Amino acid sequence: MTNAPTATTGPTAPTDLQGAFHVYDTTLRDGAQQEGLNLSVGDKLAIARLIDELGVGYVEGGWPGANPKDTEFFRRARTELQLHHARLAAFGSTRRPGAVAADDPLVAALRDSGAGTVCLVAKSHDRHVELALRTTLAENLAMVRDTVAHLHGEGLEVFVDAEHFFDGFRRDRAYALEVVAAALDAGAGLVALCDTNGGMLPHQVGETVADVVAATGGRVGIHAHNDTGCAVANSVAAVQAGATHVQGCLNGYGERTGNADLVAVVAALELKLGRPVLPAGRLGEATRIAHAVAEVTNVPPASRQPYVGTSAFAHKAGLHASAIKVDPDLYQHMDPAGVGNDMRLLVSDMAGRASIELKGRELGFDLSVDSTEGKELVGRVTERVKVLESRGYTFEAADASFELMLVEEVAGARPAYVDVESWRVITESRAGGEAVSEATVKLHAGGARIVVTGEGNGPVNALDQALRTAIGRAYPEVEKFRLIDYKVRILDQGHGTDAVTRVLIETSDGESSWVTVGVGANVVEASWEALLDGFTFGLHRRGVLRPGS
Ligand SMILES: CC(=O)SCCNC(=O)CCNC(=O)[C@H](O)C(C)(C)COP(=O)(O)OP(=O)(O)OC[C@H]1O[C@@H](n2cnc3c(N)ncnc32)[C@H](O)[C@@H]1OP(=O)(O)O
Ligand SMILES: CC(=O)C(=O)O
Repeated sequence: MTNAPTATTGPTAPTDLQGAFHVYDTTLRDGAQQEGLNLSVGDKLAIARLIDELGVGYVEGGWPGANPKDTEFFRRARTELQLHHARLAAFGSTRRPGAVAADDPLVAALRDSGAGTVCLVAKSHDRHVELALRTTLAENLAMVRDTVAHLHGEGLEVFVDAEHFFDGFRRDRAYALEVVAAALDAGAGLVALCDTNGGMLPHQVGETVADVVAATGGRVGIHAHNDTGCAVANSVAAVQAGATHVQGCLNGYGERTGNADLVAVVAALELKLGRPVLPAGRLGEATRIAHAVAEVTNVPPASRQPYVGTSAFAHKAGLHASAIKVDPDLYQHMDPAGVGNDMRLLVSDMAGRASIELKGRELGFDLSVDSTEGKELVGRVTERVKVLESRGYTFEAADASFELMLVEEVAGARPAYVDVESWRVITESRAGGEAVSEATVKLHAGGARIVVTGEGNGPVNALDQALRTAIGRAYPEVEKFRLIDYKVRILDQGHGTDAVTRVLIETSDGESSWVTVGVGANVVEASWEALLDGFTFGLHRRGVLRPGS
């Protein structure tokens, strides 16, 4: 059965960009080989749509026939996947030794997948042929020819992933080149040279790619793993040496240490080498798409990920901030907007006055140091941050606590919606039962004295319940607030249970979230401080006024 590309699996004719250069995404195949990453069919469809938004030429959906999930993905893709930029590719291997491609069930699964493009993994390393395939070098070449020719004859676009190419090339250059030539002669549109074990360095990749291009005259691609931390550099070196097809994964997912991070490769090509490889404007969506894909995979995005990480353009050191105040380019390799990211200023004990001034501006405060008053204010905040950080507070992770402090310094008083009279928590465990905590909060708000008791599965949960109910009597807005993350860190490594603890609490109102910090020798006390600030900041941000103020 012949399956020409359908309207649901990408454009029927390659765009100019696809013809001249391919960006080929393998997140759904090699990316899914990452430890801990487990995608449902629905996840795969959602990720395919997101990657298509980036404007890549190809989305490799998986290996039909290898497992029911991937087979199902290709079945559903026929009707449920409308790709606007990319073609859908199916991955699989050459036929088994001694078989006939047309009769091989795994080849049939590729043929019948509905994808217009097939990417075949083929051995190109003599030892792998002999030890892993347990066949002869000649039979491996026949497997490549037969499988490519069969699928090409069925009207499919065929690519070949030459597995272990770089290692094989170093051992037996002639045989590795024979495999490439066999694939191209049989009708493969290109051969992607794979650094399967990820052990290569950029100069080795560059030299090999240039040699293969010169020796075969054929179209060559690159598939690089990151075991030396060089996958992106290796991919770029390959392109500079003549590769016109680059494979990689969103967020650098992949087997072991991962694949080349596709966004970093594309950014290097477009922004550093001036070579457009995606449709215009698409790279500016990269941060949003990379983060959205991470939401689906449920793998927390790495904050230090180049280009798209939340820390990629975050500045902490005072010296950096003082130069950035004059011109952001002084401490940034590019404008973050080019990849849809933002510059961020972090406030910490490494901050100088410029950091505070810029952070204040980011939060909407005019902290101009032109006047004596402004200079004094910024100096005061800088000093206070340093003193509090030396006691264990951290403001780079707790913007909301920093903003409350800033309001206090600017307006002369910290926002406060309630007057706390007292709070207490007890935790009780009865024989045979689970420990339960009970908190009592007494406070004054809206002209009334409010006393509330709350129960929870732990002291912080009980305090949260009691405080929420008590504040809620005067300010119904807090009904929407939810504690969504709670982190405790012991600060004095040398101490035991009497160590100073730092608590970070993230609160959400369903639309956005904010983080507050508390510090104390008592973990419940530190939690109380962060909890109360969480409610206070939420009300302050919503513009709620304290009655009578
Ligand atoms: C470098 C890469 O990452 S390539 C992608 C690798 N991805 C995967 O392996 C995930 C999907 N794989 C699978 O689900 C299974 O391995 C299957 C369905 C493909 C095969 O399963 P099985 O038939 O049980 O074989 P098994 O996994 O034990 O071994 C792989 C077989 O493929 C053969 N093989 C390996 N590479 C190739 C190739 N390029 N061409 C043909 N056969 C190959 C091996 O020699 C071995 O054959 P054998 O069964 O005669 O020993
Ligand atoms: C094909 C592939 O994923 C590799 O060789 O790494």
